[in-house]
Amino acid sequence: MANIVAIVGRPNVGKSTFFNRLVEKRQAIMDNESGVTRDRHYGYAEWVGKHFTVIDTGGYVTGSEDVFEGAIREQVEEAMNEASVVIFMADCHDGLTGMDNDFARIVRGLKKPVVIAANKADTAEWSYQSSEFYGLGLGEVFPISSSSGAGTGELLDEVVKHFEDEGTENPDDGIPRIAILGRPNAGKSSFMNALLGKERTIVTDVAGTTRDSINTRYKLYGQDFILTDTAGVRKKSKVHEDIEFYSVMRALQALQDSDVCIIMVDAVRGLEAQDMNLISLALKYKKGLMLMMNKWDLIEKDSNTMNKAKAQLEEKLGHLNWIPQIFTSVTQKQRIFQAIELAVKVYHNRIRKISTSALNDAILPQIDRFPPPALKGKHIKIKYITQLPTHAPTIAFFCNLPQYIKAPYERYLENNIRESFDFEGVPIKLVFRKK
Ligand SMILES: Nc1nc2c(ncn2[C@@H]2O[C@H](COP(=O)(O)OP(=O)(O)OP(=O)(O)O)[C@@H](O)[C@H]2O)c(=O)[nH]1
Ligand SMILES: Nc1nc2c(ncn2[C@@H]2O[C@H](COP(=O)(O)OP(=O)(O)OP(=O)(O)O)[C@@H](O)[C@H]2O)c(=O)[nH]1
Repeated sequence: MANIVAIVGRPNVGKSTFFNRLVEKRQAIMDNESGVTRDRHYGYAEWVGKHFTVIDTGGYVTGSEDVFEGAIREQVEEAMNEASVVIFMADCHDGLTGMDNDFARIVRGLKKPVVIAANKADTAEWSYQSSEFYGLGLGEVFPISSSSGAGTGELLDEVVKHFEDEGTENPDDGIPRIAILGRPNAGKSSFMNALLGKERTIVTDVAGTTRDSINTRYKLYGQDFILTDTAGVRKKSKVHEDIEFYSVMRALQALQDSDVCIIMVDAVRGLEAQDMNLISLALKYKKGLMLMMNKWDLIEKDSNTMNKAKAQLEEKLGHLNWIPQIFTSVTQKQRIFQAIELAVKVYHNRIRKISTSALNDAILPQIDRFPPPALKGKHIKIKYITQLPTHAPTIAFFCNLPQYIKAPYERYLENNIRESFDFEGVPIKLVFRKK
């Protein structure tokens, strides 16, 4: 499972301030229709090499004195249910309040690792106040200052100790994990149903109960794989805001747990901003990916329609034109098995290891033919190339002046690698090291 950290606490204790400090600035936003307010609730962070998703439950409680109001409580609870670790935030300036105690009561029932962040401990005096929060009976208290960053390192050291996985990849059990992602209504549930040949039940009411049912082990032509779908999640709640909350969270989780993402797109609507956001997320996490252009049956066609559609897609994708596409109709069962086969192919591309000699034989002549442009009168010499033993393909170039290799030349190298070796659907990372 992916590592997820939820920040909870009553309004105004500084959750958002801490969150903003934690997450990277310009990150992929999954929902562009809903405006900016909800975007700040999800972020990706890294601490001592461990990657995790952070959920800020801040905005959900704002403006409401009654934290136990149905929807709000549900959202916070859902966030906590999904979390691997909960950061319970309190405010040293206000001290222990009744509302903190109310919150603590919910948190205590969780049986999850909880760390207490006693925020606004900007000075030693305020730090002393923080011991009061031991009274919550939740565990260790870490005085921090979200605005200055003081104490946050110690807090995060404790948080990452509770992670169950390394925050990098799934255990290498050799079974491809395929996540099906896409906008609401793209056809994800229908796809799963078509593959499984029966209606899957969608849990409607109780938050958190669909959790385990989203992973389905599947066998096709002797090939084992695990499918994760993110469909139906939005049907769980009537409150509009919940829709985003659940579906984004589920998508993130599914994505992080996968090897390959099938990004399902409604072909009638074409590739939209939200789809691009999913693509950039998959890239960020170095997942294999492919596009499944669904509802192809609804498109009026002549003999050239698919070629035109492909050309349009490639134009939109730009240098990401190595992302494969398949045009499907789930309802007509058109190419749905091919879609899975393609995903499995991408999986194999992603675990491909190219021998050092094959890499050098193929790429060094291309470098000779078109060497990196000299910078400040200095010549850059790439001596040899090797694939690093990482999960997702990483190719290391050993050279005299690694810092002088610029993006356009990197792209040239990547194109050459892709021409020589089949990395279709797989993000590859290039690193430049000093010999
Ligand atoms: N002195 C001090 N003020 C802080 C610190 N962290 C946050 N604040 C202030 O506390 C106030 C509330 O911070 P937010 O981050 O909005 O709090 P929140 O918990 O996200 O609030 P909601 O979104 O309402 O739940 C703001 O005025 C912050 O500037 C801190 O470490 N020290
Ligand atoms: N014409 C046509 N309709 C389709 C196709 N695939 C799905 N649909 C229809 O599109 C609608 C949405 O399909 P779902 O499978 O519920 O979509 P979803 O992506 O699971 O949606 P969420 O659960 O909201 O995330 C349904 O009415 C399906 O029957 C297709 O290939 N062609």
